[in-house]
Amino acid sequence: SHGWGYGANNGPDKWCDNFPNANGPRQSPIDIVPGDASFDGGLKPLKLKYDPSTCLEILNNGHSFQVTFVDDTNSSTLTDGPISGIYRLKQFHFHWGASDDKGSEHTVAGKKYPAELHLVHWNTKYPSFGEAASQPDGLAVVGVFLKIGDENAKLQKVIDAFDSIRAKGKQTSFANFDPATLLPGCLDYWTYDGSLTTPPLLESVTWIVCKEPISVSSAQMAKFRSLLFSADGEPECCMVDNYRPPQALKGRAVRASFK
Ligand SMILES: C[C@@H](CNC(=O)c1ccc(S(N)(=O)=O)cc1)Cn1ccc2ccccc21
Ligand SMILES: [Zn+2]
Repeated sequence: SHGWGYGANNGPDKWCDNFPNANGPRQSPIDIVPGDASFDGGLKPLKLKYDPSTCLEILNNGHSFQVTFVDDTNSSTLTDGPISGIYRLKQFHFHWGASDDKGSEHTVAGKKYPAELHLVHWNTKYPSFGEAASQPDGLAVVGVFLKIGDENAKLQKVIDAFDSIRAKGKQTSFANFDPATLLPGCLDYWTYDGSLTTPPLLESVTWIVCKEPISVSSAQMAKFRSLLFSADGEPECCMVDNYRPPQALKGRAVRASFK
């Protein structure tokens, strides 16, 4: 059976056939309307503490590429912000478009960015990522928009590994990368209760979306698009448009950490 994907026959509009969460009350992504977000003075600044030595490998999972981290200690964590307790970094990955005019999952008053970075963390009140992933307060994902501009030298270190993971199922070791180098200078954010943006669309994510984008050059975006959805030996299918469109807000509040 063909698994879920982003094509006409297995894409976001078809996910509800196999994943009933798709029509749930707290689905992600959403369109963030800054004028509708309410400033919450009780929201703390994000505290991100990342240890590059916990960086393990980079892999093409057929939906995106992801950089995974050793998460058996509190070396790389997210604390404060809208969350309570300690959340551990598990992986980061991206979503992007076939052209620079689309690609982000969250949008800002309808504006699409060419790509979006997701830093995925799990609540250490649960024994593991897998356990946390099905709990309403199990995960916290920090989203960062990418906008076309100067080449991003830090991102280039990730891009340089793409030749080793071009096809689905490929992975290679990836050490000493500091994900903090991918964060914008200003960590103002919007936050709301949501879900994974890919099947099984579990409604377990506290979303933390940074207002300020980071830069990526058009040439660097072209390198993202050279990755493949397909595995070795299959007809080549470029990894592009691996984003879910915005979902209904269904009465949820979006809070802002800034005025
Ligand atoms: C979470 C799934 C694997 N998916 C993810 O880890 C994941 C992480 C972040 C995002 S995003 N784009 O929202 O940042 C999307 C997916 C495993 N899994 C599959 C079934 C399942 C059931 C219980 C627990 C885990 C389970
Ligand atoms: Zn994602």
